[in-house]
Amino acid sequence: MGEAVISLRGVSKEFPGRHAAVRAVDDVDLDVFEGEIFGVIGYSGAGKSTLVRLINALERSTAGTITVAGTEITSLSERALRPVRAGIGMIFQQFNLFASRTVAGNIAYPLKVAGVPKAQRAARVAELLDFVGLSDKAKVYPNKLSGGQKQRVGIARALATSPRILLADESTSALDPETTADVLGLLRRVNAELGITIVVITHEMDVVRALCHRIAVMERGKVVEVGEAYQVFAAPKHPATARFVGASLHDVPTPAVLERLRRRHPGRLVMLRMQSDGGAGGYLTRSLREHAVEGTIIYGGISEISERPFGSLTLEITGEPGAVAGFVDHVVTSAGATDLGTVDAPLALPLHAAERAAATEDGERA
Ligand SMILES: Nc1ncnc2c1ncn2[C@@H]1O[C@H](COP(=O)(O)OP(=O)(O)OP(=O)(O)O)[C@@H](O)[C@H]1O
Repeated sequence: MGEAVISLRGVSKEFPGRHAAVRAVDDVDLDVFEGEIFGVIGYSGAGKSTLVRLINALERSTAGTITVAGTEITSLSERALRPVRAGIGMIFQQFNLFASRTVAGNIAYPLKVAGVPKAQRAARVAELLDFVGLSDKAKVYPNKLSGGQKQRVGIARALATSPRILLADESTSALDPETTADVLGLLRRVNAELGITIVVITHEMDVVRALCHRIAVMERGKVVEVGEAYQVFAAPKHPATARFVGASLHDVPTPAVLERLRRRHPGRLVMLRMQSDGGAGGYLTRSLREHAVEGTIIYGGISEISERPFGSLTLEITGEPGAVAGFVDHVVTSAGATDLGTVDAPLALPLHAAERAAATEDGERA
């Protein structure tokens, strides 16, 4: 991993509220490393946008220090911030293109502001149009473009001044799934081919799945969990993370579903976590055979993060009672499985699984 290109220490941002101040970002410590794609996730109002706006000083912090590419920016004047901002590109959910300028004009704009001579501007614009695959749209106005094409222009414009960092605030939230995949593919190229560090804000699991190396989970202004995307999602430590995973994966039965499953399946129920090495299948088959019990999958969900499977399966285990107890003991101790008991002796979901199920319930209600 490279060195930290963005560092936050004890950073807070308060906005004056009608009654009391709103602390949108609350005492955050964070490092984003050179060359990574870093995700900031959390529900609406968690403080994600404010956090990212602090990084390019669109908002000024009320406490703490922020270092971007080696420069401590919190005490800089607007004038001194200019070169720092030139090293940070930004793209937005609503694209924020100038309707009155052509595609080429939009991309050239930051170069014009930076005082780049006209001939050089034209050459750079052509290069960027080629990179984002829109060479044939140079003279077109944004209102003639699809959402995905608009975001490509947004990306080209953000890259015009060759920044080291790209900030993407919900950059695919206004796009359909296919176009999203397209734009995410382009962002991956920006990272891999140009070596640009990317910070993405998102509430969408698909974006994290397709893009992020590491993530920070935010709740009420605080970063409550940070780490490698797979580690954080496969074994969430904070309820906010568990809810986020549950809302997209729907792998843990809600209490109502569990109740129905219990009535329909009188055997012992056990929930198995998918292992990061993808070995759950083999492990499960072997353990069932060794204990001479039968297992039927009755609920679950498996997906991928960073190309590794994660999720959980709920099984009904049947067989001779001693053998069933032996099997359940074995998977609980050696694989972190959850014993859910039987219809007559039910056992509750552990806290993080219950949070995951609750998010599924919210999703169903929404
Ligand atoms: N300019 C502002 N003035 C007052 N309060 C603000 C301002 N900007 C943000 N807030 C408040 O700060 C908190 C965090 O908002 P922020 O937009 O950073 O969250 P978010 O996680 O990005 O949410 P969303 O995804 O809905 O944009 C919210 O309570 C919001 O109302």
